[in-house]
Amino acid sequence: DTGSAAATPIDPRFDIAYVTPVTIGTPPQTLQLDLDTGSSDLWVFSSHTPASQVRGQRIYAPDKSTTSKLLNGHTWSITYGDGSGSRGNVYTDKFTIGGVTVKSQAIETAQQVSSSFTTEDAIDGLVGLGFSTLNTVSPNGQLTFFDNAKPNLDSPVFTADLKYMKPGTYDFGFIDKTKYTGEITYVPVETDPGYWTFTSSGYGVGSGTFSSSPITGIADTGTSLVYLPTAIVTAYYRQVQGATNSRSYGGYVFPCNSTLPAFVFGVGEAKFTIPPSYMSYAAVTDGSPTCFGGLQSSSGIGVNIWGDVALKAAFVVFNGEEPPTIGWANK
Ligand SMILES: C[C@H](Cc1ccc(C(C)(C)C)cc1)[C@H](NN)c1nnnn1Cc1ccc2c(c1)OCO2
Repeated sequence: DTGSAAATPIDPRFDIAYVTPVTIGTPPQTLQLDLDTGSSDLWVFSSHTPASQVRGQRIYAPDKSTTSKLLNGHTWSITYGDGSGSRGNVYTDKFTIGGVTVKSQAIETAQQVSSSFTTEDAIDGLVGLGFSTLNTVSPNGQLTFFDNAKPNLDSPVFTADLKYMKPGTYDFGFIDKTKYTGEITYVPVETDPGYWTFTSSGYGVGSGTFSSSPITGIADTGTSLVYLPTAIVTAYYRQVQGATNSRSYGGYVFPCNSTLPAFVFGVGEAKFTIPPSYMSYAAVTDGSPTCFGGLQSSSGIGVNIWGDVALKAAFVVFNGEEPPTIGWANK
């Protein structure tokens, strides 16, 4: 098997998250889900989600699928690092992304979602593409779509080609040579506790010197921004006129008309440049002259996160061979 599916930003003004069309059940029900390499639960808004918590999301109705089966006595409950979360029960059903089908995928149906999911009407759920060890289904943990699909994929990989303010693609089972330039640099992945954890070889601010120092963090398609150690973040914003670390806005902000330097990060011998446009994430509120930075401190999180702001500067290969590795290429 091989497959390809679009990754479309949910907001035309800034890249909060990307959604991908998937089909579930028989006849196929189409939902727009957020593929998330930083978690490992596949959950959806469903006919079990209270109407008061559904605001325009598409839902999966297992009772309308002839191939759905309740996974008796199984429940799930997840809390994300930003404080949002959801919980519910579990079915198995046919699940397809970009033409790659898993005949019996665990589909976690939401019986409760937190307010931030209710308000995000463009996201009908998440597809966890982290390692299955992180799956929250109890009493028996379930496999991710990638783990289920892997044996039937031509190659045990998926790739992310996210783009700035326009649709990109997720490919499954093959590496599309037309999507990158030069060579792919592969580095080891630490699979404990279950993220795609790798070590970057260093960073540089704008045209400044490159600092070769190991930065261990997770490649996370489900997180919008980049979260790095405070020392790196202060070095970056020192170069931005009027930048401050705002308690009220919860991070570094600056005047939207400031000139921003690029941010360079290393993977092995390779270097990747996040252009200034990606580094200004969004106005703090619509029309405000104050902008929120695409690079923020990881000190409150406990892990460094290479989110979409970094991922869309590269073509990234999530290699599920044993041992797993992650590959980065320019594009
Ligand atoms: C936050 C997402 C998971 C999510 C995605 C989308 C949404 C909305 C639809 C409601 C917009 C909420 C949640 C992330 N996924 N790996 C995640 N899941 N668990 N940890 N992380 C990474 C992290 C951890 C902590 C942090 C953070 C990020 O941003 C700010 O503080």
